[in-house]
Amino acid sequence: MSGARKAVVSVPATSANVGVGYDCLGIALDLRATFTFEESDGLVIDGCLEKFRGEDNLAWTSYLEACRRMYREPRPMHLTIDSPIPLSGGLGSSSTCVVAGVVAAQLLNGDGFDPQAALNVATFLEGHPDNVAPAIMGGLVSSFSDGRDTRSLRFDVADGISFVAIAPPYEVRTADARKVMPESVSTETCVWQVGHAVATVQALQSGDCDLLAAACQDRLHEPFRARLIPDYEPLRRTALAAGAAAFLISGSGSTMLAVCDGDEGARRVANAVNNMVENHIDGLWVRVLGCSPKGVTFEV
Ligand SMILES: Nc1ncnc2c1ncn2[C@@H]1O[C@H](COP(=O)(O)OP(=O)(O)O)[C@@H](O)[C@H]1O
Ligand SMILES: N[C@@H](CCOP(=O)(O)O)C(=O)O
Repeated sequence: MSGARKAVVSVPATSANVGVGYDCLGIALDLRATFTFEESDGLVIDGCLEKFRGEDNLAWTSYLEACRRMYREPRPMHLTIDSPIPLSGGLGSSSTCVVAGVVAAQLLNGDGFDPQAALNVATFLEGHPDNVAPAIMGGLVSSFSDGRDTRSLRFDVADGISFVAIAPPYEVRTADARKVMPESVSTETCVWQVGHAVATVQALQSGDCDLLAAACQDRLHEPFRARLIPDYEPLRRTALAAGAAAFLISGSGSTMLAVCDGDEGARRVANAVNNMVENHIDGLWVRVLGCSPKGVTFEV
């Protein structure tokens, strides 16, 4: 197709919840997926697994929904996906698809990038704002939503904070991990979560790892979800013994996140979990990552 319009959209992986901020807090990480949308005579999807190449591809369906909401006629696209994000879950791979589709629709079929509109549609499509908000805005983001409008506050993460993302070679589906949540919680638990969530945000902003270690103690979802990750306990023990300030289930798992004081500390933790002898895990995916101050970026 000559003169075909094209958008290349780059979206960071995200770690949602940050322990105590269930469905509210999320961090953008410096690991990015790239989605190339190019006008075409028919729908073509490549670069991803065969099972994601159909009309139900999440980036494509998100593109269509964003067009529908803008009252614009979608055009067929050739979509190429290049994603290093593991499919075992917990690093916001689905949010990269949703955000890419929505932003590409705004760029190619709408009036240009509109971050607030993208945040509202992406939250609706994903069902919670804690991945899509940092995927759009970068940094550490705290959000709340009334189901129509999402309000998101962005904070910088201190330079000294490094992360180790640890993905075991098995999947935990977000939908399944949401089913194990308690239906109701006590006032005591609510008080615990609010106080610890505010302190976690402050600790990550200031780089205070002692405060982080005390603050990152979730009682709302991790105790129930840890059971879905057979290697959670040995990995947690090993990471903390190697010096991690906090150890979290990233999103709904199965990926876990160790939060460390500096890159050197993070590398020590990465080596320790990679070299576990007693509970060695074949096929463990381990990366030392920083926070990405940038959210979605694009070229048209
Ligand atoms: N590289 C990819 N290409 C196509 N679709 C993808 C890709 N990565 C993720 N997805 C979509 O996102 C879904 C994973 O969502 P989910 O289980 O919530 O994982 P995560 O926790 O990483 O977001 C997949 O089933 C697929 O629909
Ligand atoms: N708040 C959600 C986050 C899910 O993140 P994902 O990366 O696992 O999709 C939850 O905890 O269910």
